[in-house]
Amino acid sequence: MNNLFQKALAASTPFVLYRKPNNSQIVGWFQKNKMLHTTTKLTKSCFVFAPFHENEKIVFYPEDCDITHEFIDFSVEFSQDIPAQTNSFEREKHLLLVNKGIQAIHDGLMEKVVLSRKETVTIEQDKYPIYFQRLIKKYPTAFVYWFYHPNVGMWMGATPEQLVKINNNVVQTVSLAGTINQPNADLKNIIWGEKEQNEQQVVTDFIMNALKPLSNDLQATKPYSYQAGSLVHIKTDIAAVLKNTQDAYKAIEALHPTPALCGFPKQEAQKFIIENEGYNREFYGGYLGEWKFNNLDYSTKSDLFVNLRCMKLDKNQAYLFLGGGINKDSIPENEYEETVNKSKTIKSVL
Ligand SMILES: C=C(O[C@@H]1C=C(C(=O)O)C=C[C@H]1O)C(=O)O
Repeated sequence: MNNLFQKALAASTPFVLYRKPNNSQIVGWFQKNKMLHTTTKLTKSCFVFAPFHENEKIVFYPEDCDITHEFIDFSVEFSQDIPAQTNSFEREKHLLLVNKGIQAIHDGLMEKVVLSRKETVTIEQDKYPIYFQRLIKKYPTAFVYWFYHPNVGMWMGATPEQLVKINNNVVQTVSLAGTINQPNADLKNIIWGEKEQNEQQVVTDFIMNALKPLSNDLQATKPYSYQAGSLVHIKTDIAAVLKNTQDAYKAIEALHPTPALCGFPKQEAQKFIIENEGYNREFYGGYLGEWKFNNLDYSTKSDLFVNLRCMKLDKNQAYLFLGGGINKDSIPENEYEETVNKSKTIKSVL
């Protein structure tokens, strides 16, 4: 087993381990004490763990952590896939929520809202490192992480969604939305329905408008199909050259949370989520990763991801966070099914 896993297992102090997409190294940040660092605005370089709601504090690990890199050097066994089970109570609850969302859209309150549910699964506490290793092996193109802070809890996930990659004055981001369940899909030949195309276009439009005031050079690719585990999403790559490198954080404030996780218009969707989901998303739908900012020369080089396909771990229980975009054409049963399919990303490693 890699030394980093041993170190993480022995740690009672805050740590994060992560493997970036298509990378053969695991990075570990180990805080030297149990302090909880929080902020409302990212100024100094750090590892950031930000919540979904903008009014909640952003957690970060400062740069004076013990930071280690290690090549991936392990093999791991997979257990047999357990078929995803339908819990009829959970299903009914989600159908009611989605119906309410569709009604609010028909009433003209908003155009899109991302509605989610939290599912509890029984796990084995001594297998945390194995779950993490399986995520690493199973999702080579995802950002895979294992985060622990005594005041925040333990989180793990494999996200396919970049929030931003920033290199000095260039901000790269993606519009990722629309989901079908199709393992090993023939990506070139997928024909997307109008519902999925529309929900992804809302995200693209929002991102373009959010970045416009900060950039004179803003470009987007055509939407294309993107495989994430057994799911396929619609994706558009977007790049903006900032007028001012110092605006890097403004770009994040303008983007987060995008309609891929929240909805459109943002305020209305967020209010609907708070009032109707019936639980606090905490860090699900937030973002995490390396924030590098040097305010002496205003250079930035950041790599942040949206926190989804994730779980919160508490002893022998895992809480899975599962959401999907709702618009006027949504069919509640299909939306529930989509959350079941999304649960397989994590369940297949448990
Ligand atoms: C909300 C989630 O995923 C997001 C929502 C998607 C959708 O609505 O189709 C697709 C990708 C993600 O941007 C999730 O996985 O929980």
